[in-house]
Amino acid sequence: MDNSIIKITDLHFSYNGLKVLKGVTHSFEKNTLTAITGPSGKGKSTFLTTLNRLWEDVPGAALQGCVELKIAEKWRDVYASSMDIAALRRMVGMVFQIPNPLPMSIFRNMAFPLKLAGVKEKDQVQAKVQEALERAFLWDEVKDRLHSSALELSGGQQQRLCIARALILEPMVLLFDEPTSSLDYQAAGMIEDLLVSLKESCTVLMVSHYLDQVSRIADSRLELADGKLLLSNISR
Ligand SMILES: Nc1ncnc2c1ncn2[C@@H]1O[C@H](COP(=O)(O)OP(=O)(O)OP(=O)(O)O)[C@@H](O)[C@H]1O
Repeated sequence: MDNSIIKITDLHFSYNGLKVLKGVTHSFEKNTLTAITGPSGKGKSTFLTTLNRLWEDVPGAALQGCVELKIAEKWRDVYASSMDIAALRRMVGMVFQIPNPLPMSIFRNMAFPLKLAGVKEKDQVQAKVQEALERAFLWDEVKDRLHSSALELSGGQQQRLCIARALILEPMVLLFDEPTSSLDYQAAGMIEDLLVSLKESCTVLMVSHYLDQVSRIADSRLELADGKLLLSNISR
């Protein structure tokens, strides 16, 4: 049975003629955690942004090839003109290297994406905020200070808040760009446990520079080299 959720075929990408991706073909399976590794500046972050069209405002950037997402058991072309980009980004969320909470309360950080998605009913918002914070292992630490500024949280807590904020939209796929590189060992360990737990409901792609981290938590590793993704060993 085909368990794929993302299908990429002959994907090419360039910035002002600088070729970064040169014919990537790969499928990602549902409920797995795939690590993307490789030398700096070779296109790992760029690759993630091709999956939810986050690169599209970059002047001089160009993409060729096909990216498909299985939505309600049907393959949909991510770059079709009929694709609703806001809906796409709810289905394929992204968490960045440096935590980027908005300068507002913890609660409002969480409620904001729901508001944009049209969820307004107060009890529903409260319930979803709590559920997402619990799933991100953050609820117990913030339940008594939901109306304090998110900027007062530690770096690790801010990153878990950003993950909770992505989770609240119930994404099918979550993209992580070096999610632990700005964190200390202990905070990074919590994020690693969290990423593994996310596989229950999502498909997870993570760029990482840490091969020990990859061996701890990833199901498979793809090395980005020469503009292509190559299946690589994980040493356990
Ligand atoms: N917005 C941009 N405009 C022009 N060139 C860019 C842009 N973003 C990235 N690049 C170039 O594209 C190439 C790939 O960058 P990218 O950030 O995807 O690599 P990376 O493998 O994720 O790097 P790192 O591991 O250092 O984060 C680099 O040469 C980079 O300079």
